[in-house]
Amino acid sequence: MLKAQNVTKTFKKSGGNAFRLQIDELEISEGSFTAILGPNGSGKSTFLKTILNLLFADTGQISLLGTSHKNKESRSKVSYLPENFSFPKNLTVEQMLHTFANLKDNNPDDLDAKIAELAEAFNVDYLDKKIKKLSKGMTQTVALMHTFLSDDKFYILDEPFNGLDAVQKKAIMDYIFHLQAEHKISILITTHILSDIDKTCDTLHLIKDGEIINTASKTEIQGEFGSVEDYYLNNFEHKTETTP
Ligand SMILES: Nc1ncnc2c1ncn2[C@@H]1O[C@H](COP(=O)(O)OP(=O)(O)OP(=O)(O)O)[C@@H](O)[C@H]1O
Repeated sequence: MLKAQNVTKTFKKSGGNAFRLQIDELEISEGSFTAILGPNGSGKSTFLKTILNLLFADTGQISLLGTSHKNKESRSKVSYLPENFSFPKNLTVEQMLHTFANLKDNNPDDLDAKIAELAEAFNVDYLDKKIKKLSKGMTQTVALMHTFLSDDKFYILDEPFNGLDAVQKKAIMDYIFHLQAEHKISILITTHILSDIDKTCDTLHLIKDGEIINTASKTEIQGEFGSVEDYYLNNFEHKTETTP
């Protein structure tokens, strides 16, 4: 589904490098649920944007669905939820979904039926509300509707649970499980809400200062640390040296 090798991306500032992403090797197989976890500013969004060629890598190879990520065809089969997005404020939710769906090549045959299916799955009873009148969680839910509108094989979700309450988070997770079971989709996610992925992720990568510092399977984490949160804290918590 995804293979990244020797990928680097450097942001420069006057007098030196501000930030350098360096992913030596990362692979995601079909049907898997993978998370990239790390502190603020560690490079998660930068890596996701580089995968999608929204940011150009300085070096390295990225293959998406078997071909280079520079190939528009391979990117067109990937749905991406960015961390920050904005939709036209004066459109209703339904108008926005129609407008944006029409921009994508692999539109479902029956868009209205797909919108109705997602609205039911995501508890959305405000299709006729204008975007500008939505709360934060409602806006995030609508962005997720937009992401899942197209029938893709690979979904890249940057902080999908931002602002969602527990019921909404479960609704989204349940929908993802349904897609995985029925269509063998793959998911790559970043999140700071570790409890949400405790039971769901197959593989977790920890990123720090632009580099993957640890990779583990859910089974390994459960066996060694008990929970994703403990695994995360074990790798990132500042440990103070105590002198005897
Ligand atoms: N377009 C840009 N130009 C210059 N520096 C950037 C740019 N985008 C991101 N950075 C810097 O790259 C680093 C990594 O940012 P990135 O957004 O990838 O982090 P993140 O892990 O997604 O963080 P968060 O968890 O806060 O969303 C940060 O130091 C950030 O300031």
